Amino acid sequence: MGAIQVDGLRKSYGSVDAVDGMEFTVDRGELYGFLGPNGAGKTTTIRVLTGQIEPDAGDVRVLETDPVADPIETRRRVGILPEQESPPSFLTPREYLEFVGEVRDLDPERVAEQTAAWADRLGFESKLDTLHTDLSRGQQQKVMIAQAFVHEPDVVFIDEPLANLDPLVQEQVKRFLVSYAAGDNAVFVSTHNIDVAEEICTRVGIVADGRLVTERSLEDGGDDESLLEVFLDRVEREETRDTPTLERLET
Ligand SMILES: Nc1ncnc2c1ncn2[C@@H]1O[C@H](COP(=O)(O)OP(=O)(O)OP(=O)(O)O)[C@@H](O)[C@H]1O
Repeated sequence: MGAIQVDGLRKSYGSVDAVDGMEFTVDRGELYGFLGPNGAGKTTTIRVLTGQIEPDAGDVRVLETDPVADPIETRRRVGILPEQESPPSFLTPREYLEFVGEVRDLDPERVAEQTAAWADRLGFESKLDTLHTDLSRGQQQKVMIAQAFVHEPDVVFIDEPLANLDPLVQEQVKRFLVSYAAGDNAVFVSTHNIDVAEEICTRVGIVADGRLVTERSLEDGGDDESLLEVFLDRVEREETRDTPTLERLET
């Protein structure tokens, strides 16, 4: 059974069909890239999978839990790095990671070890006791990455993992994500960055208009067509599918 399973998922906001029949499976050991244009339904899908919102229809499983029936258990078992979210302005990185550890019922010693390891890995040791409000966007992003992994989850959902990071830290985070997935975990990355997806993902799913329009394995070097070409072709085809063009209207 896959680490993440999505079958016939639908979610509308009023008249907007944000997710409209989404289907895919992600196994342990995969670094899965979720690629799609703005408004394709990526964040909505992640929010359902992490028990933050209820879908209108469909069946979803994450580590064999049902995020709709048991959102608390799902959230306990996964790591989540939401899109454009900042750590609390009134806490320091050390206090915030301690807080996350308490919420996740972790041994304080383990949290202290993880805090030190992440501060060292991403280079924010000197900022561990500085209020987040006094950190740069990139430094805050590093803390958000650390909170997603502090409990060493088997499945991690990450929205735009490299946003605001300098090139050196981007390389470190990319290497870490690759090694984390290879350690029998599933890493699910939503991104617009096709080059990064091509570089680090084992497989990508391309989303347009609330559906998965194609999937591609990137192991064994992929095939001749670049991921960008596949992306542009499939997204364009999907976007023109329901739009009557002048030519089609005339025929
Ligand atoms: N809370 C909401 N209320 C109403 N409409 C929403 C809400 N959240 C998302 N939508 C709409 O649902 C659609 C899908 O949005 P979603 O955020 O899932 O896309 P996305 O693929 O994550 O986009 P992006 O790449 O821009 O972050 C969009 O048309 C968006 O405007």
